[in-house]
Amino acid sequence: MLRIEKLNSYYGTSHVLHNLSIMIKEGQGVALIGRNGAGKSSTMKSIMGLMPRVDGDITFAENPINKEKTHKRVRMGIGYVPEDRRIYKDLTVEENITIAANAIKKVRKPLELNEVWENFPLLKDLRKRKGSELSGGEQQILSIARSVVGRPKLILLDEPTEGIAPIIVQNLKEVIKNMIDQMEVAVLLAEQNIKFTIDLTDYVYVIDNGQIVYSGSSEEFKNREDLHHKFLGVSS
Ligand SMILES: Nc1ncnc2c1ncn2[C@@H]1O[C@H](COP(=O)(O)OP(=O)(O)OP(=O)(O)O)[C@@H](O)[C@H]1O
Repeated sequence: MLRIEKLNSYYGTSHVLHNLSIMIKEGQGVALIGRNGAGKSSTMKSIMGLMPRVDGDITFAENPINKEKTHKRVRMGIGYVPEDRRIYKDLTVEENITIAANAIKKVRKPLELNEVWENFPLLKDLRKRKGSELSGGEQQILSIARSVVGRPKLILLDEPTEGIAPIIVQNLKEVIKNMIDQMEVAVLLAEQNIKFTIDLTDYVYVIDNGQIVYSGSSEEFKNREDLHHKFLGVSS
């Protein structure tokens, strides 16, 4: 579904991604693991067309997209949930969802509100609440729901657990699991939280200094404590 080959990305003269190659199959959960500054966000921005300069090939559903504008990539079916959770804080949960649904209407039929509530039961209870009145975790789930409403084929999630209370991390995990297993959306999950990530994905790429330094099945990576320590400085 998504194939990245020999990607090199730059901020001005700063060369931050080096010869990156990544593949995501339809409906697959894939992890991009690395410490702060390793290049996870830059990879996602490259896929979305949000980096100042990107060389290399990015193919989505057999179409080369590297020259396409960001909104075109969204229309083609790539959803993006950045680290800073862009929701409208003055609007309610329901209004946030409706705006996202209206934005995609011309291209394809968005999810109905009742389908959103079915897949995100926590949001149903909060639907009249303003964005500003939600916890960080609830905002994260709303942000994910906003991107799912346009029925993407692939969603990029940038560190969804960052700054989220442990009590809601389990809820977030169920939301992502449901997306992959029931809604059949492929997910690229950038994370530093290894446990959270390998339970949700079946393939792992480890990024360090803008390069892929390891790739393999999540099952195999789970037991590679040497790699957890080397590339994230944690023992899991
Ligand atoms: N706007 C920018 N201008 C210049 N360099 C940047 C910019 N944003 C990030 N970088 C650099 O690009 C490299 C990769 O950063 P990136 O944000 O992709 O890492 P990350 O793995 O997502 O980490 P984090 O979770 O801290 O964002 C780092 O060396 C970082 O300092």
